Amino acid sequence: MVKAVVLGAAGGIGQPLSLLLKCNPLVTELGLYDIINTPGVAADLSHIATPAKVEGYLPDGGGLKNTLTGAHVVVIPAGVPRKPGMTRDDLFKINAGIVEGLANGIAEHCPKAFVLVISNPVNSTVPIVVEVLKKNNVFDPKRVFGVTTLDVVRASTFVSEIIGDLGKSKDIVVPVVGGHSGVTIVPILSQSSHPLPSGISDGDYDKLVNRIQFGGDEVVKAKDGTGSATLSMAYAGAEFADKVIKAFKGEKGIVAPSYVNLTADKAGGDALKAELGTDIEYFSSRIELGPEGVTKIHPLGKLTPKEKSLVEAAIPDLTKNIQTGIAFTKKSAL
Ligand SMILES: NC(=O)C1=CN([C@@H]2O[C@H](COP(=O)(O)OP(=O)(O)OC[C@H]3O[C@@H](n4cnc5c(N)ncnc54)[C@H](O)[C@@H]3O)[C@@H](O)[C@H]2O)C=CC1
Ligand SMILES: O=C([O-])CC(=O)C(=O)O
Repeated sequence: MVKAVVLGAAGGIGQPLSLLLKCNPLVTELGLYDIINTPGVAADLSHIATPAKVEGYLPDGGGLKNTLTGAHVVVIPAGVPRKPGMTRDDLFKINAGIVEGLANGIAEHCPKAFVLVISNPVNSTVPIVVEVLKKNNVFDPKRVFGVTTLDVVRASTFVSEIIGDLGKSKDIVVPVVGGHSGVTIVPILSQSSHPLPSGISDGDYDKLVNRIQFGGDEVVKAKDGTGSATLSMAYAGAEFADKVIKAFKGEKGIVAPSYVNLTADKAGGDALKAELGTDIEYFSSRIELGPEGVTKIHPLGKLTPKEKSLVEAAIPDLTKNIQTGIAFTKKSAL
């Protein structure tokens, strides 16, 4: 039995993500929560002939409690998306409070659930969730994940375009580490399962890195004020949730990048910090998943000089973003 929950389920990401989770044969119960429209979304999805029993709740009448009770996996795409000209950090003002409120609900109603944070800015919203769980004495670092899978999905797609074979995109695995915004997104292309063409010029390599780092902007610009990536994000979120669920059900050898608190695996986290040369608290690296969540944080491994400088460039922004998230929860405690 697996109960999956989507918080923000009526939104641009929430609806297709809920559809994909409804289609996941491992999900037996699907709880949908939003401040609007969830009864309709749930009624619609409930007609699909797959195992999951779907329920939709609004805030009234203990809706958050009803949604979260018994949850094994909670995915959070609640919050506002970007418009052209905004950075992800510009979303913090609104989304920090939304995520904090939902994390309080998780602490109260399903403290053992795996929490998958999509709401931006992920670099700061994950520390908010963690601080709230800590305050409630229910924090388990193995169970909180920032979803950076869209960066990995984009890297696979863009590399397949350069290789000239879109058919390979699903098999191409590129570790993308760091965080989830701009220069904090660091693709380790030298470790791609499918190497780049050997003659790729420095200029084309830099363009590829930049496209992976700023792929979100491409969609924000094309959507022209109506939002940011929703469909590709739903695909990526469902893919990562599926990995967490499969590991929970006992499947072995599942490894994927995710932005986690580095105490999730003390030895692995310390080794990663030594590689990074900083005492940073969160970083996305490849993590191994098991029935209890994170079982191992992998090291970055061998990097090219260019990749080393990308990692170095990520650290100041990431450190600032983490502090912003932590400071918010301290302020709201006053
Ligand atoms: N991690 C990632 O890679 C990505 C993250 N995002 C982020 O995901 C978030 C959602 O994006 P969209 O779905 O496009 O936005 P949207 O505006 O279409 O949907 C957000 C939903 O959240 C709901 N919501 C607002 N406050 C809530 C609350 N307190 N409780 C429950 N639900 C609440 C809204 O009613 C709305 O239905 C944004 O912050 C966006 O930046 C978007 C793409 C990729
Ligand atoms: O760009 C945005 O604001 C949404 C996002 O995180 C992405 O598409 O990677």
